[in-house]
Amino acid sequence: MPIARLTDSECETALGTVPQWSLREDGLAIVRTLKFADFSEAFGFMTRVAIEAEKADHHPEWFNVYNKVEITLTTHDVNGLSKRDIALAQFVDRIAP
Ligand SMILES: C[C@H](O)[C@H](O)[C@H]1CNC2=NC(N)=NC(=O)C2=N1
Repeated sequence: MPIARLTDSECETALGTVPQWSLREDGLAIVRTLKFADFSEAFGFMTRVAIEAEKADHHPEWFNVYNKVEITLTTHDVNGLSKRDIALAQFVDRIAP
């Protein structure tokens, strides 16, 4: 079964499980910014997320400067949000500082 885009109501429910993420203005992605003690901590975190992303074949869009990591999650295949974004967001939240 191909991955499905979340309906508005599924989105609302799913977003309730990841309160630290905000919906991007266009409604097609969720975003969260994290701060770490230093670059080493930030990059270590990114490595853990990268391994999980590769396992799930679902990859983040992100931007890192020193100890800051901005993450955007969206599903390119459906041009919007899917349960894969929520699953990856929940993983990020579990390992976030
Ligand atoms: C071919 C490959 O499975 C796809 O391109 C996967 C890879 N990683 C992906 N990551 C994200 N964020 N969205 C996708 O639709 C997606 N698709």
